[in-house]
Amino acid sequence: MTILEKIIKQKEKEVAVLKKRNFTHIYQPKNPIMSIKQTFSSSESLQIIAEIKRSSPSKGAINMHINPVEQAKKYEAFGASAISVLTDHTFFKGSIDDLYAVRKAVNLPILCKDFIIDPIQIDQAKVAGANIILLIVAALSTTQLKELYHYAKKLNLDVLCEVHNGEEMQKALTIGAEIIGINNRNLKTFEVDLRTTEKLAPTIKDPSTLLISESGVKTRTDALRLSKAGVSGLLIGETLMQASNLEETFENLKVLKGQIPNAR
Ligand SMILES: O=C(O)c1ccccc1NCC(=O)[C@H](O)[C@H](O)COP(=O)(O)O
Repeated sequence: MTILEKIIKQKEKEVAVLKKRNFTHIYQPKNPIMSIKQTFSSSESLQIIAEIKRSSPSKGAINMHINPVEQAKKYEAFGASAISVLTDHTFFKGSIDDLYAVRKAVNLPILCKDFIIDPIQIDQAKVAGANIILLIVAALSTTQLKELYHYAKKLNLDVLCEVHNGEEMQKALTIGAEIIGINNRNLKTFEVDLRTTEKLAPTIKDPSTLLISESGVKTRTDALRLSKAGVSGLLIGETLMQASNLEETFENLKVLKGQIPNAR
C-alpha cells in the first residue's frame, strides 16, 4: 500500500467521526482577508505560501516543538502571501485547532492542507477559518474531484488542485481549476524532483491560471529555477520550519516572477 493509500484509509475513519458532528459557527475574522488570486496577481515577485509542518511521512520529525501561532506571525512579518497549515494529525502531527489558532493571529489567506475526500472536511475547514482547501487529484476520482471542487466554491473557498503528472494536470483543467499546485514530491517514492514543475508548468497556456510549485524548495537557486519555469508561487514547508534565521531565509527565497537563474 502506498503512503497516499494509507493516508486515505485513515481519512475514511476520520470522516465517519466528523459526520457525527454539526459544523455551524463559521469564524469571522475582524479584517477582510484578500483572496490568494488577488495577492498573487498584484505582485511582481514570486509569492511564498509558508507551511506549518511539524512532521512528515518522508522526513519524520521536522520541528515538533513549534508554536504555530508564533511561526505564522513570523511568516506574515517576513513576507509570506499565504499560510498553509497541515491539519492532519496521524501523519503530520498537526490539527484543525492549529489552523483555527493561526486564523485568529494573522490576516493572510490560510490553506487547509489535508487529504480531503468528503464535503464534511470542507465544512470543518471553513468553520475553522480556512480560505483555501487542497484537493489532491491522485487521491480522488474525477467525479469526487468535481463534486468537492464545486462544494468548496459554493462555500466561497479557493481550491488548490494538486497534480504530479500530465494526466492529473488534464483532470485539474477539465474541472476548471484556477489554482494548480505542481507537487515535486512523488508520493509513492518520496523522491523530490524540481523537474516535475519544469516539465508541467509550460503546458499551461492560460495566464489566468495560478501555478504553484510545491515541495523541495531549499535555496534561492531552486526559487529562481522554478520562477523561470513560469510559476507564480512556491509552497514551502521543511526549509522554513528548520530555518535558523527565518528572516534571512525569506529574503533569500524572494525572487521576481520569471527572473533568470543567474541574476542576483
Ligand atoms: O511531506 C511529505 O512527506 C508528504 C508525504 C505524503 C504526502 C504529502 C506530503 N507532504 C505534503 C506536502 O505537499 C508538503 O508538505 C508541501 O508541499 C511542502 O513541502 P516541503 O517544502 O518539501 O516541506
